[in-house]
Amino acid sequence: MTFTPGDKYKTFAPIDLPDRQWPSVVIDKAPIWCSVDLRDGNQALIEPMGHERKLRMFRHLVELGFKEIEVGFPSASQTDFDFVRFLIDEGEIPEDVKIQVLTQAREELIRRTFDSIRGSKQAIVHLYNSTSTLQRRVVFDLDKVGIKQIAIEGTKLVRQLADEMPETHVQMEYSPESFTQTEMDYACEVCTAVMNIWKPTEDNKIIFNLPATVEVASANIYADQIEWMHRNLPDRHLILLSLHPHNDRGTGVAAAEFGIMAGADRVEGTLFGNGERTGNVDVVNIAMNMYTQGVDPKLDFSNINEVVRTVEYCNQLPVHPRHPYGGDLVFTAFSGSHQDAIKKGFSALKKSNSELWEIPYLPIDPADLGRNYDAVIRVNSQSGKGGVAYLLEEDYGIELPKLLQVELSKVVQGIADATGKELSSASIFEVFESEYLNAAGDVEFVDHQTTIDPKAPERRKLTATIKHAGAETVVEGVGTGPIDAYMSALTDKYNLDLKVNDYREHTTGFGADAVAVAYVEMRGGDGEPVFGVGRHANIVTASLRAITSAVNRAAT
Ligand SMILES: CC(=O)SCCNC(=O)CCNC(=O)[C@H](O)C(C)(C)COP(=O)(O)OP(=O)(O)OC[C@H]1O[C@@H](n2cnc3c(N)ncnc32)[C@H](O)[C@@H]1OP(=O)(O)O
Ligand SMILES: CC(C)C(=O)C(=O)O
Repeated sequence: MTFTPGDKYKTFAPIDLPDRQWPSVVIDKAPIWCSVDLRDGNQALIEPMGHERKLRMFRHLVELGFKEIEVGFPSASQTDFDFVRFLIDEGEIPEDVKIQVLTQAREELIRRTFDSIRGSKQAIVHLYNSTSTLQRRVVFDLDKVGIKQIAIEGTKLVRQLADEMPETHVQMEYSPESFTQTEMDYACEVCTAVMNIWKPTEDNKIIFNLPATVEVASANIYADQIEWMHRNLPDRHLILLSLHPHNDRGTGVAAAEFGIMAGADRVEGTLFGNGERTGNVDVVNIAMNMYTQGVDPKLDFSNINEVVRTVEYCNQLPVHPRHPYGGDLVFTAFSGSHQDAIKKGFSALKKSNSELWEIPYLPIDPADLGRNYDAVIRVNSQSGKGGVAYLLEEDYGIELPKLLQVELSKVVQGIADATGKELSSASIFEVFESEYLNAAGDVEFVDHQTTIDPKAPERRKLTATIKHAGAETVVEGVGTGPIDAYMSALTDKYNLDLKVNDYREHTTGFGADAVAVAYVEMRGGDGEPVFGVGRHANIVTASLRAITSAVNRAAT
């Protein structure tokens, strides 16, 4: 007998919603964000955060712009309880920020939770109990009525304790935990029962948080479930519909985006998606996705490196180098065709007067995340001429002609292939220097003088001091200009079969630091191009050096 996965796992049944609206919705505003780093994220850490790490995370979340922060599960641990007390007693909570605390629907835990928030101006008390078919059977051994009763009893106590604490504005959040594995009509029935006890108002809406506690189906099914609840919950205007996706199938972000399209008002998640198993949904990812669509996410990730550092410190877990938006390598192209396109994209953007960000392979401007362009292009054996040229231009102001790019890139590629390593911009410049600027050969340019040829005033006479194999000698030539005259002098001396085919120059740097860079392309009898490059503060000297470089290179 052969085993098939279908013997062990069953397909998730689709939701019956033929007139679903969410696929056509465009997200045009940020949801209410709630960070659960200090609770769901924290409960998944190898070493949960202590006070110092919690405080650092809390302050950072406030700086980023979170207005709702689940600060812990105060009835679960003394650390969490004391932390909530510290925030309240030490006045750490800004006026416009609400702390949120989670509790199971159990009397002693709810009471302890209320003790933790005493004295706070406002707080969200988050009550949960699991409603899924599986948990009803396996964990609670209760039927639908029994499970609903847990929610009802819990809510009654929350209502009572909130009424006894009028100095604190208590907002209630209820999660039918494992919602996505619960029948929709039953989830709605339980939420309705909770609502009837809590009695939300326009000024104090109830939050119904609908978690994909474990992500067991594709993101479109989550959206259908959210749209179903959005349409079927009573008094929708008194409800804030909240998402709490996990990422077991790796589609937590898609699920959250579809969920917002399906009518959700609020999203709970963590920075870079830390959380149980494969994590909670990554809030940085969703927020920056919105940003790249021109929507203000109302969270500030303009210093993403700081966010990464804080998260890594607090969670004691690394952020992957390929993690969307935050990873070290996400703005780096190693491959040749990407580098070529990025380089062209930057030049086109510079030339256009458009504000619109349009660079191939870079869906977002790294500067918007506080990253510079240093890492955009890095060179290894996968790279091409565009990458090499980009680095020399960006870091050394060297604007290589196209054919020279091809030639140099072959040399660089050879080294990268042989070493199997990345080449830094400094080592590429070293290659360029030894290959062109200091090209090995018998001829060394020392100095020159030009005078007007008295017999033909439109022509230049050039006298150059060169070293041949170390010995100084003087050569003379006449031509239309210094380049022509120097070529003529060297051709006479060495009987060269070379012609200047192309010549370019540009300056790098400004003012007193300005330096000219000259490029010559020569062709010999075989028609093959040979390049030479020279650099000097004086443009004529740079050109003569470039010719010397090409002559030496042609001889090798
Ligand atoms: C999906 C989520 O992330 S939910 C949040 C999960 N987070 C955590 O659990 C972290 C913090 N939790 C803890 O430290 C502990 O679980 C505590 C302190 C809250 C409770 O500890 P304990 O009472 O020792 O035990 P435990 O959590 O195992 O309790 C399970 C019991 O509570 C019941 N229970 C579990 N969740 C709930 C709930 N939300 N509401 C009511 N009862 C619940 C279980 O059915 C079980 O009952 P039983 O003992 O009659 O079988
Ligand atoms: C408590 C609930 C919201 C939860 O963390 C989950 O279902 O993942």
